[in-house]
Amino acid sequence: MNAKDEAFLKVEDLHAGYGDVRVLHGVGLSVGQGEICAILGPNGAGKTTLLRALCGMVRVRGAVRLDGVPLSGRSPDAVARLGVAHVPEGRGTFMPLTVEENLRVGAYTRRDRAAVRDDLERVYGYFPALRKRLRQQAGSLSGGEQQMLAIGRALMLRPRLLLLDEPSLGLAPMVTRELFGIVASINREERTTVVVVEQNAHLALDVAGQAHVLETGRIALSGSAADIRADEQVAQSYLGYRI
Ligand SMILES: Nc1ncnc2c1ncn2[C@@H]1O[C@H](COP(=O)(O)OP(=O)(O)OP(=O)(O)O)[C@@H](O)[C@H]1O
Repeated sequence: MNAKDEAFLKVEDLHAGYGDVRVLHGVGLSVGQGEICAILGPNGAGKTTLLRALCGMVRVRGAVRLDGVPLSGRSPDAVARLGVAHVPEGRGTFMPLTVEENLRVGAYTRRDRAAVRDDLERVYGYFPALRKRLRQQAGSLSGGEQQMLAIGRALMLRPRLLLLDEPSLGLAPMVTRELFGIVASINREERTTVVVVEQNAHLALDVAGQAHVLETGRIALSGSAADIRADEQVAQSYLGYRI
């Protein structure tokens, strides 16, 4: 808890959508500093919209606070400058740029050049595959390497909150498992708070401390990852197979 005795990320009565399409209907959740929080739910439930709402990409009604500081109503750039890095579904890497150029784009808010160089090393430490390809165009990377690059680029912001949207999308099971292992080490070593939206509920619950199930824009169930895993409805709907 911070000085205001409030969770690190606090979301209250959050409503969001696209024009007349209302997607989130009064979402509330709290995430402690250094925690990994998984968001599960069926297609179209609003998981991606929730992450977009947290990082200022869609207009919201309600409150989002990070360490007591309001995020709601700020631009994506202002939210990024407060330490929120978003890795969107589909990764959003710049295909014609090299790996290292993509990583440097992630540090666009920063002036401390020497520290940026140190952070490149830090990212290559987590993702040795990227170091081997630092001068290669992002468009020529495998899907798994592109996802690593997207997460690496987010790390270049030195985020306090990392938002990951479907990191496993389109990846082979082995690559996905490796990726989640790296996310867990980033969280452990840097105490970065993580909110991860993930279809692969087994993997997400393996690394998360707490989880929420989002259904038709509302939180249907919240609890520790162990409680959510033990829930019969969750088991039937989301835990069909393990990779
Ligand atoms: N740009 C947009 N304009 C209008 N409606 C949108 C837009 N993006 C998403 N939606 C709608 O908002 C609803 C929630 O979509 P969202 O992508 O947030 O769900 P999701 O839970 O992430 O689903 P998925 O698992 O399929 O990615 C869906 O009905 C979707 O059609």
